Amino acid sequence: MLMFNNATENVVMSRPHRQPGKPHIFQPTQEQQSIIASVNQIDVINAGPGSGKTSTLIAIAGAPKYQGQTILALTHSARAEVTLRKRAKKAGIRHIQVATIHGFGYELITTNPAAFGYSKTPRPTDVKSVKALIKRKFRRAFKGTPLDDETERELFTVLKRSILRGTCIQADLDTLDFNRRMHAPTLQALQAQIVKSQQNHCRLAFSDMLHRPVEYFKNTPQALRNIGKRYHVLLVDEFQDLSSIQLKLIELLATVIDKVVVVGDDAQTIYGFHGAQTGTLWNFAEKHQVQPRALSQSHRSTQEILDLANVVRRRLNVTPLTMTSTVHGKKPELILCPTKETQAQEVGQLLNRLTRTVKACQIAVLAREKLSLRDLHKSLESKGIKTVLGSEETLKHICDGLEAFLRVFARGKKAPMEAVDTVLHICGLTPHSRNQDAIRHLKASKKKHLYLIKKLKAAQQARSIEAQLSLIQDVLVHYQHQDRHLIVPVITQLMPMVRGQTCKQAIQEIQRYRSEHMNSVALQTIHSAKGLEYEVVIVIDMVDGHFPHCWAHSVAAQEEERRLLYVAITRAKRELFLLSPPYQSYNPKTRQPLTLTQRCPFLEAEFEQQCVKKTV
Ligand SMILES: Nc1ncnc2c1ncn2[C@@H]1O[C@H](COP(=O)(O)OP(=O)(O)OP(=O)(O)O)[C@@H](O)[C@H]1O
Repeated sequence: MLMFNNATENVVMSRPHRQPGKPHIFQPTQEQQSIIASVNQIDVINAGPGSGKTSTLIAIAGAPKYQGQTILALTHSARAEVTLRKRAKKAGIRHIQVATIHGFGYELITTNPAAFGYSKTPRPTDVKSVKALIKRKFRRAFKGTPLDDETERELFTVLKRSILRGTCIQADLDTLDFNRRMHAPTLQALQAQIVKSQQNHCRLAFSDMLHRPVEYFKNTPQALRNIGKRYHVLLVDEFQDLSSIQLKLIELLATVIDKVVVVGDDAQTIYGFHGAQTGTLWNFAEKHQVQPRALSQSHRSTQEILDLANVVRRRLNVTPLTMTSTVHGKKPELILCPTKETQAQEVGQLLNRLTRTVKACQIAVLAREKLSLRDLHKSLESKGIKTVLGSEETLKHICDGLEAFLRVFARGKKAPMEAVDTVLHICGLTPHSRNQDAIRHLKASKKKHLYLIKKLKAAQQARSIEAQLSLIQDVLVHYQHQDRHLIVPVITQLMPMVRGQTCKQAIQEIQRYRSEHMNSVALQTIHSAKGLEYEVVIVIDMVDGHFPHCWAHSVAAQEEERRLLYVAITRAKRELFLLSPPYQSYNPKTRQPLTLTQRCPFLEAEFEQQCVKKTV
């Protein structure tokens, strides 16, 4: 519960390095207090990781002066939304509406579809079908035009990004060279045509969730003013990751809402592929003529971890900012492993040692790529070390879904259509699977889901639990579901446990599996660990090609990889381990052992100095 003592504005909330079970009086620092008490219409906070940006937002929402007023808290990603929601709930703040910016746009549209040019409530389209549509239209539009492969790829990417991610097509076109920019009119016409056809079919692509409200508010100032009457305070977390269209919506809201606070960290801009760019915070501050405020103290990490983070930060092309901590601890360890197998063994040993003193759920293994985690997961589970791919919440969601599916299936004949819903829900095949309209629509479009229905019938005839679970696996792979790498391994592990069991027994097995894995080490990608914190962080596969990623060719992409490293390092509170297994130990040309920077370009001399180096 977040509580204020009116005199000092002390806040009770979770705090790092606290005695377990003991609530703490969280004393906002002077910098935080001045932000909480600020009377500016717009405040911009650009501060480092763990400096308490999100905590400050929650403290603002709970401040006595905003009691009884409605607060809108928006953020870029679903994960950040969950974090904000949880913290607001923990703080006992009820007068707050937390949403992703897309979710907020979607809600606006569905509450009044006619105003947004839809004849009825629009149905969200799934990304796969929009992608196919874009591809078809693109091919048709450029049929007679000779395009080399590179140009075709670039133009297609610009079009796809603008429709699926809501990036600004004009801005993207401006970055292309003259020969490619020549095709701008065709591309813009194509974009307008696809957006229009989606609208005519009452379909809502992901980007429409923001494009529509932005257009609507621009053309209907009264509607925008009504939003200003509904919300008194607008809080935006993870501001640095906003795409241009998200930014436009926030800009519009900022013109009518009395109090606006945006927080972020330029150096943590890691969603370039969504259209995020560094400098967003600064540009916003400049436009509104406010000086961005900083929070100089990190409340999360030890000074030794921050020293390493500051090295990375200095190498980044962002505003210089150094962070300090009052807590000291061990130097981060840089562990050089000869092979991937030895890396897995080393992680296993580290986890065995660490879990004696730290709760397993307070340890995270982070990697740049999902693939690295999947291999490690297999290897650790075979050694009997319990880990969870993704977070505990992901596991809970998967197990809940599987249980629901088996329950529906156990009911027998009447179940198929309901089972379709459940499979779709588990697989997240509708962007808003809780949306009944979308589910109804999917039921109707049997043609599209013939594969699913065929599989479902086969599984029902087989009536074995295994057949039913493998149905879900098949469907996930068939539809190339984005979380298949998280769900499929769980099902694979469950298979031998549920073999020959009745439905009831299988459900009990799933529950047992869940409780066994609930307090386990999290294996996460760096992107999904954004905004989270752990006592101990182990970063694996720090090797050229994996991290930095082999796709990061351009200078901008390489910088983003470095920002990812910065995010990974700053998730750790007390201990940090960086593991680097090379593909080969010798340079094939010179036959000399690989230098550290050849192994991984991040491991420069200054970086190495801040770590304790160990070779296994
Ligand atoms: N004044 C304070 N005193 C003690 N602890 C604090 C204070 N402010 C924040 N914290 C704690 O510091 C940790 C990090 O806070 P928070 O998550 O708000 O940081 P952040 O700046 O949003 O981080 P990130 O950039 O990684 O999202 C949390 O555990 C929070 O409880």
